[in-house]
Amino acid sequence: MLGMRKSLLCPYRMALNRLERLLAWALRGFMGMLFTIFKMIAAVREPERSARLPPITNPLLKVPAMRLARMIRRREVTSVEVVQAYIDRIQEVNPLINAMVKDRFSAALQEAVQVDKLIEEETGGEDVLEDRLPLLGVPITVKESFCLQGMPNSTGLISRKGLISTNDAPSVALLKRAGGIPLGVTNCSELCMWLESHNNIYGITCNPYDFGRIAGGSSGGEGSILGAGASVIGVGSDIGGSIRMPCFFNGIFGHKPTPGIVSNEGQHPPPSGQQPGFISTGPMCRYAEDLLPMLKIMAGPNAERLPLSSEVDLKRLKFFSIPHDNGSALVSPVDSQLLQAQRRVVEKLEADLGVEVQELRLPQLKHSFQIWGMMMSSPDKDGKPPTTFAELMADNGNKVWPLWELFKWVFRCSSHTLAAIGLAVAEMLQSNKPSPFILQQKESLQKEIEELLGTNGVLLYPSHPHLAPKHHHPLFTPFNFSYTAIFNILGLPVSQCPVGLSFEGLPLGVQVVAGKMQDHLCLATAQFLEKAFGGWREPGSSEASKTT
Ligand SMILES: CCCCCCCC/C=C\CCCCCCCC(N)=O
Repeated sequence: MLGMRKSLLCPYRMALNRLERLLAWALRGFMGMLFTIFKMIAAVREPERSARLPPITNPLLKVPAMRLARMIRRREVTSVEVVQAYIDRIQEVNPLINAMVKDRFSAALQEAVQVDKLIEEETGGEDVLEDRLPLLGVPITVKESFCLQGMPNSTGLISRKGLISTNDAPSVALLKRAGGIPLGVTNCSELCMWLESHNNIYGITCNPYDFGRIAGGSSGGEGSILGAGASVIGVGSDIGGSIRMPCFFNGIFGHKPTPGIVSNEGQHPPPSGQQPGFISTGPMCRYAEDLLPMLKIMAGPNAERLPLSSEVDLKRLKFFSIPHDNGSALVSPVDSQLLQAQRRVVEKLEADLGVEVQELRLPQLKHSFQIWGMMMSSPDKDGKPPTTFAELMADNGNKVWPLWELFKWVFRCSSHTLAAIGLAVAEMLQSNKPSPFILQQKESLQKEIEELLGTNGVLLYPSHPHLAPKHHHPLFTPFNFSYTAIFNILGLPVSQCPVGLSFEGLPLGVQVVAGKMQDHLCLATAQFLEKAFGGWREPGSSEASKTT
């Protein structure tokens, strides 16, 4: 028992060689020094953030989306009542969390009136409506980097400020065609490439469980608004964890589908090089039961490529648990509360399903960041390299010089965030030559995981090494996103699941991974975990203060 506890708290001792340990110490020492200076400055400047989110008083806000749709179809409630309830909640919480950056409340209310009229006049019965318009009358929210007609689509880039979408991204169009009513668009990181949702157009988004902490990125506005109970379903995208990190930090569910199932068109920036194979658009929601129907809608005809309707018998699946990445020198060790939460998930699966969860270590995982970085900058099959981050940052066609931009930033003269500038600088330092060693690690990891999961395997893996960090702290731990990013490169579907709260009242969570095209296994496991651990908990409520 003592031995197990020891290895749980100090998991990497055996996994690192001397040089790696030295590197890890040097990096942590340097970052720690910068961090101490930062904290000294931040302590002087930090505003009072002890306020709490007001409690949810309208019971409609605690009904899953598909059930709301049924209630609306059955005329147990009107779409106007539901839409109004969400508008009221957004107006109440958004000044505290800065999650929705542009609303379309009056248009949404008009659309809700039309929906109620249509239902009033429908003579074909409830089934006809359910078939044709499964989301009829239900409010949705959309990440600002997606086109939503009439709404801004800046992706936090000052030079795109004022750009208004004239059409809808295909995934958004499908949700609208199913009857969803968009309430507005939500914040993201600059060019969707950071762990925190902060940019110079809309500012910073806060975590509903603690306003002094990050909502995650890049779909952090979605994460925060959903976590705050001010939206029930939303649209996000993920090329390194941008659905899963915000879902984790804000205690909600999210799914990164198998790539190629949901269209990635109509979002900025468009993926290039090999990136189309790594990015996924997918659902974010408060209730696990909404994941599958939302995925079905967002996938359109591609939904038929997945066995989404087949019954999943969890008792017949093979479960695996990997507690950490085997000790990357760049990445923080996993928080002990997260290790324990994953342990509890394992115990619950074993107790309730009678399965045996096999605990594994995969040494290749410690190269996750290097694998992601190398693959993200690889050319496409015609040899065309991806657009560089500095090119994407270009101000009205004018190329950005990363070091000059950094200099300007020091004097508060840059229109970019420090994170974006840092990424452009890091890109300059990156070698263009792919490393045969990293490529080989990627290939062997891919082979091993695919063989392990097959068509009936499910893997548990930490969502991130830390609980929701304080604002700006990821600047000192920029590689921690590699816990999510590795599955983008492997092209596997992943559901992010909340599994209770930490001692500080912050969401705990776990990633649930399955083989390619086996999204239904992730979604069925997510529903099991929701039942077992209580799913989303209202921030600040007594329910939330019961930790796990
Ligand atoms: C100011 C410090 C910057 C140092 C940069 C170090 C390099 C880190 C590399 C990449 C961080 C990217 C994080 C991407 C997270 C979300 C991506 C997504 N859209 O899914």
